[in-house]
Amino acid sequence: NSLYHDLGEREGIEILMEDLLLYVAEDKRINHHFVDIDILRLHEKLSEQICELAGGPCVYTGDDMVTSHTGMDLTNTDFNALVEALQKAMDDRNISVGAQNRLLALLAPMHGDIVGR
Ligand code: HEM
Repeated sequence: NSLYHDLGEREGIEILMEDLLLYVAEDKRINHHFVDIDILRLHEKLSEQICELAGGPCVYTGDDMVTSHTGMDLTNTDFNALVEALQKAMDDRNISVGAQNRLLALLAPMHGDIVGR
């Protein structure tokens, strides 16, 4: 029973990433980071990345996490706000707590590449 399957495969992950970005857009703590960016590209790259991480048949073609977040000076609070948005998006889709935790455990090691750059 793969994480990729539990997240709803490619289509489910694309919807999840759309919902994540909608929650991010509503969150005044972090939404200022997301103005003036190519949101369609971000959606596509995020979807690829999560699909690949979850064990799906995708290949991430975006920039590495250090390059993507350098100059943003992101904090733990910013990181946690994004994780919160992801959790809300997963709750909305009734993704099990087990699957949620498996995905979050795959994202946690990226913290050092994203925060404080
Ligand atoms: C586990 C956490 C995170 C993951 C997995 C992640 C993943 C990504 C990916 C895949 C991209 C696209 C790279 C590309 O265009 O090639 C990206 C870009 C971006 N990320 Fe993150 N990110 C995370 C945390 C954050 C946080 C906490 C913020 C801000 C609060 C943030 C803000 C952005 C912005 C604004 C871009 C667009 C940069 C641009 O196109 O100029 N990210 N991220």
